[in-house]
Amino acid sequence: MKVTSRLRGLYAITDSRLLAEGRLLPYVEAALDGGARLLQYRDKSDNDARRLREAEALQQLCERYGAHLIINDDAELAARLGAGLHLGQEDGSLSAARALLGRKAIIGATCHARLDLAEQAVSEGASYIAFGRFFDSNTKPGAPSATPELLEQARQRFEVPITAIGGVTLETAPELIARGASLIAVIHALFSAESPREVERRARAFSDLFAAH
Ligand SMILES: Cc1ncc(COP(=O)(O)OP(=O)(O)O)c(N)n1
Ligand SMILES: Cc1nc(C(=O)O)sc1CCOP(=O)(O)O
Ligand SMILES: [Mg+2]
Repeated sequence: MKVTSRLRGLYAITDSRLLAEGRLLPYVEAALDGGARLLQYRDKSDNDARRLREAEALQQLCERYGAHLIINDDAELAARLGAGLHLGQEDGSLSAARALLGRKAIIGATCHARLDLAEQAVSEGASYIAFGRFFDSNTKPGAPSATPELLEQARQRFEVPITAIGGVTLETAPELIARGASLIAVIHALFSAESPREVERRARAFSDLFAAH
């Protein structure tokens, strides 16, 4: 079975502010314990040594839980770890990343609310396409907005898994899944929690939404 056909479920994304002060590893482990299938390391700093250290630790956790680690923005770091990669429209060539990481690597692409960008991403070898932002986002309030109907159009047109991102909560996720999202990418509604136990509870609740569909 192709790895992309197994890409379904909760896609947890790290946030350096919410996961500061020693919370990164325990909160991520809780998300994985709660069933997150993909984990994106999203760190916008230029502290390469810390980024490598943290990404390696996250990779070990992902291996233990059978989840996929995806690196945001940084193809070199993904190549160094043998991890997946997520690229936005300003983050460099997807074709070049595919050549660098090989045909088996999971590479995702931001497509905002545009099917033409998705078409382009798929033609360059994207493993999944990401649309958003669907709702008000605490993390990235200025991201271009998308409507849930877009997911139905994308589902009819593309075979690769579809990710929905941007302000997704336990209340809003069911509609996105019903309309065609295979992966629900979440930061704030998952990691803005008082304890790892609460993160695990939220992750399990997100993951359970997929069992219902
Ligand atoms: C799963 C997923 N979808 C979209 C994004 C956004 O990527 P990008 O537009 O490059 O913005 P930054 O995250 O780099 O600020 C994402 N990271 N993950
Ligand atoms: C990183 C990111 N990209 C988006 C896009 O629309 O491309 S929205 C977003 C932030 C997602 O975090 P939260 O779940 O806290 O809204
Ligand atoms: Mg980016």
